[in-house]
Amino acid sequence: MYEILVASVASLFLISYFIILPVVNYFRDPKGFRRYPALNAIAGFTDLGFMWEAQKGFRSKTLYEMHKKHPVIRIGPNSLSYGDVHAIKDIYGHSTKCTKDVFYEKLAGTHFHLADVVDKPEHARKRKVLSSAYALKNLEGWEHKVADKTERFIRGCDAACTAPLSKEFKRPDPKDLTFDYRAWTNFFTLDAIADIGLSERLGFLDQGSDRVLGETMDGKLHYVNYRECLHSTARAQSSIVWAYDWYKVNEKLTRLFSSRFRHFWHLNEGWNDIVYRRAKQRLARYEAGEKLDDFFQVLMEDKNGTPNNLEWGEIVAEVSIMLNAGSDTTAIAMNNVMFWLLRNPACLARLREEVDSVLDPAEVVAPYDKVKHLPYLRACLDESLRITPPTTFGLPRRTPPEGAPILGEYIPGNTSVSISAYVAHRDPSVFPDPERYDPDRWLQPNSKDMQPYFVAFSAGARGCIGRNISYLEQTVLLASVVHRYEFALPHPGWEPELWESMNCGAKTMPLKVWRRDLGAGVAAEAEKVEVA
Ligand code: HEM
Repeated sequence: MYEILVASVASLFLISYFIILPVVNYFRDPKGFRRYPALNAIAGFTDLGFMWEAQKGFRSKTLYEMHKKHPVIRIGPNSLSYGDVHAIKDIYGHSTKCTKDVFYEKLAGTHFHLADVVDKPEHARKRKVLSSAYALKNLEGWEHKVADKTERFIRGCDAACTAPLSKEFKRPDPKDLTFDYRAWTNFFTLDAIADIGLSERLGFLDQGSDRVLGETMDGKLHYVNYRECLHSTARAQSSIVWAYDWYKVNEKLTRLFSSRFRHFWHLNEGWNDIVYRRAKQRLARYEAGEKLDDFFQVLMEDKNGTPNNLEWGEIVAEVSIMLNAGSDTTAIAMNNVMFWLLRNPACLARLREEVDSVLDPAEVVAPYDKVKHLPYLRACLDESLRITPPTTFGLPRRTPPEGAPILGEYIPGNTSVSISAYVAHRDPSVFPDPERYDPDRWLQPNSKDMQPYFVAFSAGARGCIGRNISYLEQTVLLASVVHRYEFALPHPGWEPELWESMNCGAKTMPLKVWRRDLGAGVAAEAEKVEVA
C-alpha cells in the first residue's frame, strides 16, 4: 500500500513537472514568445526540442533554413535564435548589456577560464593578464614556433607524397589517398599551441599521431588519443547542455543508459587528464626556475616579475581553454580552406601565383613577413571562415534582468539569445550568392562593409583573443603547402562528412599529395627538410 502511494505521488510529481508545468507556462506565455515560430513541435515547451536537433548533427543548418523565412525563432521555452545580422551588435557588440549565458557556467569546471567566465569585471581581469601574450605586437615571438611546426608538417607531407596525378585523371587511386589533411592540420595546431602556450613539444607531427600521456589527479599515468578525447567531450556536452537545469542529471542519465555517451564521458576524463598532465609538468618547470617565453609564464607573473598569484584551479582552467580553443578551431579552418581551394581550382591557381611571386622556388617554410600582407591569400582564408565558420552555432548570451532591445524590440530579462555565424554569414544582403566560395568578395572597394557581420571569431568584448595567432598559423601553413605541393580530393565532387558539436568540422579529409614541379634543380635543392 505504502509503495503504491509513493509511486503515485512520484508519478504525479513527474507528470506535473515535465508535462503540466511546461504546458501551463507555454500558454501563460509570460514573456510573449509564442509570437515567434518554434524550431519544432516541442521547442516552445521544453529544451528537449533543441537537444533533439543537436542530436541530429547540424542544428545551425536547420536554423539557417528556417531563418530564410523567420528573423526570430524560438529554440527553447526561454531561448531565441536570430537570423537578421543587425542583431549581432545588440547581442555581442561592445556596448551590449547581454552577458554570457548559463550555458558557460554549466560547462565550467571548478574554476572559470577566460572563455567561460560570465562576470564582466572578472572577465576583464583575466583578459588583462593574458592580453599581452596574445597581442599583435608579440606575434614575432611565436613565429619561430609556427615555422618549426610547418617544417615538421612538411616532413610528414613529403613522406606521404605519391606520383603526380596525370592531367587526364580526376579521381586518384584510393591507395594514393595517403594524407589525412584534417588529422595533420590538427597535429599542427596541437603541437603549435602546446609550444606557444607551454613550451612543450608534444611531437604529434613527428610521430604522425596524437597519442599522449594523461595523468589523473592521484598521479596515475596513461596513454590516450588527444583528438578523440577533445572531440568526444565536445560531442557529449553539446548534445545535452541545452536543458541547463538538467545538465548534471542528464549527464548521469546518459552515462547510465547510453553506451555511446558512457564512452564519450570516459574520454572526457581522458581530456581532463591530458590538461592536468600538461599544467603539472609546466608548473614543475616554472618552480624549478626556468624562465620560458610562453603563455604560462604570462599567467604566472606580470612583465616586472610580480606574481599574479592565481589559484592552481584557475591555472589548470586557463591551460585547458588554451589547449582546446587554441587548436581545433584553427585546424578546422586550415582543413576547410584547403577543401574550398581544391573544389575551386581557379582560386587555387590564383593563390599559387600570388604565393610564388614572393617565395623563392626552393623556399620550404614561407616567412611570415613575405606572406602576411598577400591580399588574395587573406581573402581565401576569410572566405573559407565565412562560408564554413569553425564555430558555427549561436553562442548563447543572456539579456540583463531589466531586459534589452534586440532588433528594436524589447526582449525581457534573463532570456537566452544568439545568432549563429553559419546563419549570419549566409545573409544575401551582406554576402551575395552566399553558397559560392568567392574570395574576391573580400577584395572589393566596399568589402569593409561586410566586417561587422563577419563573426567567425565572434564580436565585442568576448570576441576571440587568439585570432592573430590563428591567422599567423593559417597563413604560414597555407602559403608553404600550396608552394610545395599539389593535392587531390578523393574525387572532384567529394564532400566532407560534417558534425556540429561545439565546432563544426570534417571528420577526415583524405588527400593524394605530390610535389609540384618547380623547375629543374629546385626540387633537388628543396628535397631535404631538416628539422632540429
Ligand atoms: C580559426 C580559429 C579560431 C576561431 C574560428 C575562433 C573562434 C572563437 C569564437 C567564436 C570565440 C567566442 C566564443 C564564445 O563566445 O563562446 C572565441 C573565443 C576565444 N578564443 Fe578563439 N577562435 C580561433 C582561434 C583561437 C586560438 C588560436 C586561440 C588561442 C591561442 C583562441 C582562444 C580563444 C579564447 C581564450 C577565447 C575566449 C575569449 C574571451 O572570452 O575573452 N582562439 N574564439
